[in-house]
Amino acid sequence: MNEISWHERLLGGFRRTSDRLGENISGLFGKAALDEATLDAIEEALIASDLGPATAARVRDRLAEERFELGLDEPRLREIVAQEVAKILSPVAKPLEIEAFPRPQVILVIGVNGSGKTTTIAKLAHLFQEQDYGVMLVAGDTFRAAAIGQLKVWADRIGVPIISGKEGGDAASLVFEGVKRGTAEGIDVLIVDTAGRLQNKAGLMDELAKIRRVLGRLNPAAPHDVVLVLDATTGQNALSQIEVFKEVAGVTGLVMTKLDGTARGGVLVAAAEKYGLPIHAIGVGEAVDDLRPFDPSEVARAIAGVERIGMK
Ligand SMILES: Nc1nc2c(ncn2[C@@H]2O[C@H](COP(=O)(O)OP(=O)(O)OP(=O)(O)O)[C@@H](O)[C@H]2O)c(=O)[nH]1
Repeated sequence: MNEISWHERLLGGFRRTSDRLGENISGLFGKAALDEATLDAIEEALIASDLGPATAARVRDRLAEERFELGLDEPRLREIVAQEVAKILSPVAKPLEIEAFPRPQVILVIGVNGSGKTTTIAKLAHLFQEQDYGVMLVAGDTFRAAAIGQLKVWADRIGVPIISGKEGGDAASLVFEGVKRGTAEGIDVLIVDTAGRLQNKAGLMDELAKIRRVLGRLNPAAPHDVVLVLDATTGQNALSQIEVFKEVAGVTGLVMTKLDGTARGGVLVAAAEKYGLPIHAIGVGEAVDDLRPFDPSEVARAIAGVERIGMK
């Protein structure tokens, strides 16, 4: 890979969280033993570092158990934070598997404008192509001509077929056509772009309900996945998006994008802790191969800043 490596971008994505952790825990070391007051201070420092109350409580419990009568140092504390964050992230790390029978597996992709939805669809398509699956796209975000055009450009670029219609057209009938053609052509995965607008909840619900109804006639198990794309740069706002989309759209999993362009990636831990939804992948750039499987221990170490100790 050219310029910056994937791993460095990942570290960058979690830099602010690990920086804040450093600021909050400095000054807590060098005590002979861990008394209650120090444990309280560490727990508060972790909450203030964006890691969420459950992670903070887990770390506190671990420290209380192990006692550290000889005192605790920063590298050891960061290591424990990494271990406890990994325990929260591990159960939600689940790549999207193509296992639907009959084929195709239908993946609806939702997310607010600008979240990186279109790019993520292209990246997912590319990932599946690399695994030798036959992929087809459906340009179901028919609200804007630009959205249709952009998805077509991606489809051309990566060489996958796409079903599209006119602006303002009926998304459900495109999805119907996609499943029929996909079935006839032996396609494994149908990835459907949708108009994931939150401004009009009722409209979105109606549209998704219609897509579900139409799909159900062809295959009652479809859609197999409803993937919400979240922009990491929005920080805590991503949590409220999960809340709403979960209720409105029956989200089955998440992809978090733009981790390269922000330092607010700690929200991943809060999302995992609060909602327990599978995290399928993370986006770290605009190129088609910038979507990576979500590796919980690598992410946990980046958040805790384990590798940065001694680099200051
Ligand atoms: N740095 C970075 N940029 C990304 C990433 N994913 C998407 N983008 C960029 O974010 C912008 C919005 O991405 P789109 O995929 O167009 O987002 P969308 O949600 O489909 O947005 P609309 O087309 O406005 O509905 C584009 O400029 C993308 O190149 C990522 O992981 N990292």
